[in-house]
Amino acid sequence: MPLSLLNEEQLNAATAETGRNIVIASAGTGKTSTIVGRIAHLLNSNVAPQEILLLTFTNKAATEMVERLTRFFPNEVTSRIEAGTFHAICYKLLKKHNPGLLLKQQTELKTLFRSIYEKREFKKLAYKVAEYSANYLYDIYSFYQNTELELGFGDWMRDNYPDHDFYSDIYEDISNEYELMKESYGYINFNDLLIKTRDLLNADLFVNYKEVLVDEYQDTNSLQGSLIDKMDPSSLFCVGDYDQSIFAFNGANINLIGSFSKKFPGAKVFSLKKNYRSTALILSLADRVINFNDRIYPKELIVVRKDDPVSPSLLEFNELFEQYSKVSYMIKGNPSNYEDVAVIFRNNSSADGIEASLRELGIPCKRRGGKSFFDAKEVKILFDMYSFFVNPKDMMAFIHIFEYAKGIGSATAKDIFEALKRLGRGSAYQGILHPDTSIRNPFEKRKVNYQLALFDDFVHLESGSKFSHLELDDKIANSPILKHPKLTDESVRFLNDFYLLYKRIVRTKKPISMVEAISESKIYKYITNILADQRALDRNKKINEEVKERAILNIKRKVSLIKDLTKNYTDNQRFLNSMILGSNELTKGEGVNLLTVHASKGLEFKDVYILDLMDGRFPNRKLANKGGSIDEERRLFYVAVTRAKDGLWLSYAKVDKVKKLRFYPSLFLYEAGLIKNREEHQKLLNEKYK
Ligand SMILES: Nc1ncnc2c1ncn2[C@@H]1O[C@H](COP(=O)(O)OP(=O)(O)OP(=O)(O)O)[C@@H](O)[C@H]1O
Repeated sequence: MPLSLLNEEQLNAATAETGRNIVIASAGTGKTSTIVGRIAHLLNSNVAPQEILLLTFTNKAATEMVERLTRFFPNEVTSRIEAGTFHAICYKLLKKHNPGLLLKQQTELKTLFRSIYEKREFKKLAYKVAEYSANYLYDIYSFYQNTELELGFGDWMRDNYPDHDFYSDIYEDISNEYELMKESYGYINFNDLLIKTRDLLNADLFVNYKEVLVDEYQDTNSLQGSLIDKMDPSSLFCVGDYDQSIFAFNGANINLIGSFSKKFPGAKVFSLKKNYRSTALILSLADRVINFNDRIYPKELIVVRKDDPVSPSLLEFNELFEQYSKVSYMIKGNPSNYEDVAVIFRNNSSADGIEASLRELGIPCKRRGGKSFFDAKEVKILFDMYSFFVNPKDMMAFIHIFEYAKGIGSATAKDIFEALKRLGRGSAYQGILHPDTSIRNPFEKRKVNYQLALFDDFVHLESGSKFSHLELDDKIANSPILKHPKLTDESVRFLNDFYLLYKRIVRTKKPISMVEAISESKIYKYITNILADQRALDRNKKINEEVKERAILNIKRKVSLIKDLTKNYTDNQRFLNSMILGSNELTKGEGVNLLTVHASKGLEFKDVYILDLMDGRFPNRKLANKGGSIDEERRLFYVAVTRAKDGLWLSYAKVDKVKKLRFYPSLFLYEAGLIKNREEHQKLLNEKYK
């Protein structure tokens, strides 16, 4: 039984009476085992598996916990436990109500937001303060959705960004139009999943969980917190460590864990103190640093390991790239398996340098939490095409694809999509394959509202016959869509190729055949050729053929990985959704683990190297001053350090020769006692993070 593996404090928590329970667990104290034990206890107490909801930070964590239970309970039982991230669970609930929903990544819908934003001509308003960019405004809007439960966006902007008061109505109007547009196309992003589930829970959705378990409770945001409130389970079991709360930029609200007992008087608070993971010297270093933060609950850490520890070491280098190179040599000489070694950094910008150095020495490595596989343009565009062919309502995917047609930006791509819908009497699918040629002008006239920065912008029709010299399929050659003035020979050829692929794919059903058809199509090759050209440009803006060949090979490798990923799927929609919900959890390759601190959460490694511990970089001063905090940066440091079991190396460099920058050691190296200079430490504390 999983319960018999627990120590006393873990067992006490796992067998707590139902009600409101919170487990405050220090790093490495066995949160996972405790949660698994708790579920076993519930099942043993005759709680039905479908009455248990386990909310985790990654889908992988949920799968692992349920898998551990399958060693002790039959599959029919464990498969009925509801387990996954907030997003995955909400998606499942929502889908039952509205099967037509189209799930999109948060960043994906940025393009839609941008296309609405770009219709506004802020410059014509000539206001003294420059407007926020579309991307920045979208990020602010996402943050607002995660954190604000009462105010409308305009009022919230007025409160939080008074300098931009002049634009508040426009910003709100953009967000309203964006919401309407999403609604009409059935799009939902990650934030909407939670908001819509909460709204449904308010109205007609009823869930009846006997116990909701929340892992990594410290990184729950207000919106997620309100969702749990709405579920109102008879029992709640939250597990977390406030010292590991590192997602404030995403709206994580550390007060949720801090105020649990206040919110639920009579709640039981358990604490897990025995650390099984790390050596005494690693833990005391972590402890020394985190003690500079205010303590929310009293916490104590007991070291279980009694083996002879190796002292964590400070690595000092003169130059940034010398650091990457020498650390790579150290890893080469380290007897541990590469899989057991992690290199952790605060900022993505560190990843390229260390990856290049490791590869130079022939050391295999894999990246997670950095620039994700799914962010690669060739992967994105493949999935955009896939999405569009499965859901022709998917305007966003269409816009992304047509942004590759020369001379077409997101606003024109949207015009074309909407025109295609008109030509197909409401269906873009019909509009492409069988356009209604009796419609002379399929393009929309735009509204004008000067106060909201919307100015006159009509489409003046041109004759489609100017493309008669191109070899086009009849359906395209006769389509009124060709009257759009922004179309050129090249973009019309693009449209034609798109049409040809679409015509072919209509008969395709399985994920693997979809990926094959797309990746072998003329249009995909055209797009990836553009990408390879961009990657192969040298300083003189000439294409280096050798680099281009490598870039094409890289693209082909990614395509074959996508083909591999289709293996377990027969249904297109299911495949697409699982790619979206689990996209940031995918790690490719093998070897040394290269991770941002955020991506290292919950993991453990035999040996850990933390790089670029320079003041400004880690702590990231820019982010700390811009909405973050030095306490959050310190928690990030604590998370990074406590990933290590046996060996820990903390490294910094003094200059960046290329960028001509001089660096100073991180504040945390002083706090860890690795650099002893009380005055310098005080200076860093006082001057830079007031
Ligand atoms: N009762 C126990 N006896 C022996 N080993 C244990 C026990 N509980 C946990 N462990 C081991 O301790 C290590 C840490 O456990 P786990 O990963 O669950 O910690 P955690 O609390 O989730 O850590 P973190 O919050 O730092 O990610 C694991 O290697 C686990 O196998």
